[in-house]
Amino acid sequence: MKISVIGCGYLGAVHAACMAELGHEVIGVDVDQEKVDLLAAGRAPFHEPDFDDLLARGVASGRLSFTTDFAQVADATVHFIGVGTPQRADGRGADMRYVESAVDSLLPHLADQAVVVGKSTVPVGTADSLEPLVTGAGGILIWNPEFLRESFAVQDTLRPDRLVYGLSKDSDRAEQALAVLDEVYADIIEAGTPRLIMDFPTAELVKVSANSFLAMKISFINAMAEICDATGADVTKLAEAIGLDDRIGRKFLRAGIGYGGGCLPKDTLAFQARTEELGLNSLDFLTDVNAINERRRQRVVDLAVDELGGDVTGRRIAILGAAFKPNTDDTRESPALDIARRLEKLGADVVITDPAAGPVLAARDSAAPIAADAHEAVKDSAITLLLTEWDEFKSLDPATLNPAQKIIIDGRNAIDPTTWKQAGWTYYGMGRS
Ligand SMILES: NC(=O)C1=CN([C@@H]2O[C@H](COP(=O)(O)OP(=O)(O)OC[C@H]3O[C@@H](n4cnc5c(N)ncnc54)[C@H](O)[C@@H]3O)[C@@H](O)[C@H]2O)C=CC1
Ligand SMILES: O=C(O)[C@H]1O[C@H](OP(=O)(O)OP(=O)(O)OC[C@H]2O[C@@H](n3ccc(=O)[nH]c3=O)[C@H](O)[C@@H]2O)[C@H](O)[C@@H](O)[C@@H]1O
Repeated sequence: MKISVIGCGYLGAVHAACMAELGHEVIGVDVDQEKVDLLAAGRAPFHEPDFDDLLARGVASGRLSFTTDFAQVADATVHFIGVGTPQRADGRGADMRYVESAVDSLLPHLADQAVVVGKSTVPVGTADSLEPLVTGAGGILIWNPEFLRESFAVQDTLRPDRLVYGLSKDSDRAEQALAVLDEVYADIIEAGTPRLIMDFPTAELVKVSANSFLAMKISFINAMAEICDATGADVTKLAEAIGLDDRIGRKFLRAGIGYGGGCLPKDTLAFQARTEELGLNSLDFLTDVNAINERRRQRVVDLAVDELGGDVTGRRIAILGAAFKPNTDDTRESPALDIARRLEKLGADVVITDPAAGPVLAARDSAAPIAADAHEAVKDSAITLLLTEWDEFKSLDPATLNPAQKIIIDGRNAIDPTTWKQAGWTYYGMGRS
């Protein structure tokens, strides 16, 4: 089937390459010429495990191409919309300009009966408001939210936990769109992936409620970390013990410096803002979820300042990790970079290293110097902060590092305190008193 994917960022580029892998003929469309040139040459514009191979294979097969020209997708049967929906400048609702502009650019080229599939994360009510436009141009709209995690994006796209289809209330159109999307995902469905069918608003809400639940789970365990610190308890043991109850589950109970990234922070805020627009205060608790998350960053700053005698001016602080989580170069809303900025504001000489995001930061003229690796970053530092739990940081041998002072704050509870203490380090975890 001929497919277009509009918006070739972390979601769209991976989706395009995965659809080509499933045997479809795919054109990725983006307004960013530089990104399109890289992708068209089979080169990944970001770090995502397994993506490079898939992209190169797709481009080499001739089934995967990229363009900035919407006219080239005129004969596609299906168009996925995967453009960004970042936070608005006022910091709350989603900025829908990119979705609106993508739809405006696409509609003049839409073939009759073509299916437009919404994938971007949007405020509830978006599909209902887009449908008349798509229908007016001869197309059919379906909403198919995406649940992939960065760093597992390829695996999550090809083997998702579930497929969610949000359908129009017009049953003829709904049936037609459903059949086309089933054909696109035939291999995934055959592999046994559950496929859940619902209306537009429910599909939109599934996406933002899933992300809000995950954020809530992380903030819950981080609230427990605060209490553990005050009482001498250990949140890692607590998490293990409550997580073994399968009604609670072990995942997303890692206390630390909180959630970041291009999605959980903005989606929780946008969901709350949209709910308030609807006149509801049902999501007031998300204010606390966000506040707890913010406090985690300050907790690391306060610990570092205390350890350095109350004044960090001119002190060298090594930060291990810049990405919002390991195995990605994505630094959007990165807790590590936020902590770095807070310390810089206090006058510290921060030096950062990250296996994948380092070059990205360096290219963007990051204020803090970028070290080649952990050894270079830690050398002569007054304190070391481990803020993104990359394997290469977790497996560091503390005896081989040469700081000015052997003090480490493990913002992700990622390393073994005993090993580090035995090597002469003062160790602080998060919620481990
Ligand atoms: N990154 C992720 O892991 C996931 C993202 N999402 C959602 O998917 C959407 C995209 O997210 P990301 O890929 O992370 O964003 P991104 O910022 O990496 O990519 C967005 C892309 O859209 C392009 N774009 C903007 N306006 C355009 C237009 N009018 N026409 C064509 N292309 C245009 C941009 O140049 C950019 O390449 C968001 O709504 C996000 O919430 C959903 C699930 C997972
Ligand atoms: O809508 C999205 O874009 C995506 O957002 C998240 O995926 P992602 O942002 O890639 O990353 P996560 O693995 O969810 O991690 C988010 C943040 O929470 C932090 N985290 C995660 C788990 C945990 O136990 N503790 C914790 O602090 C991570 O370090 C990271 O900063 C969701 O997990 C995806 O299902 C969703 O599709």
